[in-house]
This record gives sequence, C-alpha cells and structure tokens, in this order.
Amino acid sequence: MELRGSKKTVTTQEPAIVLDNVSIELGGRSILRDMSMTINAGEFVVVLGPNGAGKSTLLKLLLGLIKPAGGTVRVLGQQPRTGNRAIGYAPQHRTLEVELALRARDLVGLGLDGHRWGIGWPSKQRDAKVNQALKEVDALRFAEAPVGQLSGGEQQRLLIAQALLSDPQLLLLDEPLSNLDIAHQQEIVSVVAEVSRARNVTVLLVAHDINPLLPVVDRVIYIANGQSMIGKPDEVITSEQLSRLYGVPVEVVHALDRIFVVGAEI
Ligand SMILES: Nc1ncnc2c1ncn2[C@@H]1O[C@H](COP(=O)(O)OP(=O)(O)OP(=O)(O)O)[C@@H](O)[C@H]1O
Repeated sequence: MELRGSKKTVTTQEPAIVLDNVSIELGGRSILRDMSMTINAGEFVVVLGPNGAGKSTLLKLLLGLIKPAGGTVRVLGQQPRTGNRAIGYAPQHRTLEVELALRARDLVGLGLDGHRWGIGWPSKQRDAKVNQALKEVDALRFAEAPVGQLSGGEQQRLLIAQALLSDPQLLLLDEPLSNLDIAHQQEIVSVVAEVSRARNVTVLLVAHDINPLLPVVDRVIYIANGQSMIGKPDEVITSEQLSRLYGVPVEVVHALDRIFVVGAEI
C-alpha cells in the first residue's frame, strides 16, 4: 500500500525480515542466541562482527539452508525456503581461477539457470536480462572477457549482477568488499547503493569494516559472542555497547571521519 503525503511517498510494506527469539546451533555448538529484529523493506543493513561470529550463518538461515534451534524466522512474509527467487545471494568468494575460460556474461547468466524456467528461457529475453544486470553494475565494458582474467572488483560486480537476475526483493551479499583496496571498495558500495535505491531492494551486506559503508548504511547488525544488536551505526558502534556485547573492554575511536574499534577483533 502507498500513502502519498505532501512531501514524499511513504510505503507501508510488510517487513523484509522478522526474527523472533532465534537461536542457532551448529555441530552441537551454540552460534547465535535470542536474536530478535525487524528489518524493513528497502533498508540497507550491514552485518558486522569478528571471524566466526555467525554472519554467514545468519544469511544461510534466511536462505533456508539451516534451521533455527529455536524461535521464528519470516523472510518476505514467509518461512525461509531454499530456492526462493525473491532473494538474490552473492556468497563469499575467493578470486576465480585465472584459467577459467567462462565469459563474464556467461557467469552472470548462470543466475537464470537451474530454476523453473531452466533452458526454456528464450534467448533474446535472456540476453536482455543479462545485459540489464551487467549495465546496473557497470560491467558491460568487460562482458566478453574471461572471468579468470578480471580483477577482484570486476568479479565482484559479476556476482552482484548474477544475484539480480531473478529480480529479488532482498539481496544478501556476503563480504563483497573483502580483498579489495579502498577505491574499489567504494566503487562496489556505490554500485550496491544505486541498485538498492533504483530497485527498492532490501540489502543485507556482510562486512568487516563499516567505514566504506557509512555513507549508505541505514542500520548495522553487530554479532559477537553469540549475541547481536541492531541499530544506527552511532547507536551500536560505541565503546559501551561493544564492550557489553564482547564482554571485554572495547574502545571506539572516531578520527579522520572514520570509526576505529580498538581492543577486540572485529
Ligand atoms: N556446518 C557447520 N557445522 C558446525 N559448525 C559450523 C558449521 N558452519 C559454520 N560453523 C561454525 O559456526 C561459526 C560461525 O560461522 P560463520 O561462517 O557464520 O562466521 P562468520 O561470522 O561469517 O565468519 P567470517 O567473518 O570468518 O566469514 C564458526 O565457528 C563456524 O566454524
């Protein structure tokens, strides 16, 4: 439903994600406890936390790949299920092999395969969809190149394009900024922010550093020690809140327009 106010259009959509008292156990070990949060449609949320905290696990929960040990999960108004085309997912990736002969556009096209349209997808429509996604991530200029020869940032654009092919309402991006220098991190952040704005898609992006994302993020989820918090960056990334979450003294320092977390692995 849309309510048109005098200044801006207000959309009252159902939340993209609702977690109620969710706990996750893997291999008999507690990974996340009592996680409750609501993420609204169109929000740009960054998931932060140290190695092994459970950030990828949270994405896998939303994808229906793992079941909660307790609590309830709603994604786009439904229980999580595998193969949900309304969710676009770009997994954590390492650099693709130099020998990989697959062309960039063919890698993106894989986002259309293996689902109910399968090989019956008409080739003109298929090409148009792939081209549109390549354009949105500014990757048309290297569409014909073998993916193994592309830089980390270029490969990352392709993975985002691939995740867009099903016209998702929710985009889950697992560490799209890892292994990129600051300039390329900023480029990927701009691409994702523009996609999110143009498509009004909800974004959950896993990262280790909030700084390149500060200009675009609405809220952050911070996971550590099996516990989690959600809020605006300046509500969550504070010495007091992070010391409480980690259970040890943590200092948050603001310098040179950047945020540094000192005293804990982030
Ligand atoms: N299938 C599994 N069985 C048992 N333990 C698992 C399984 N999958 C993940 N884990 C453990 O769950 C914890 C959380 O893993 P996860 O990959 O979610 O962490 P993360 O926050 O994404 O870390 P990173 O920043 O290093 O990618 C880790 O300790 C991991 O070893």
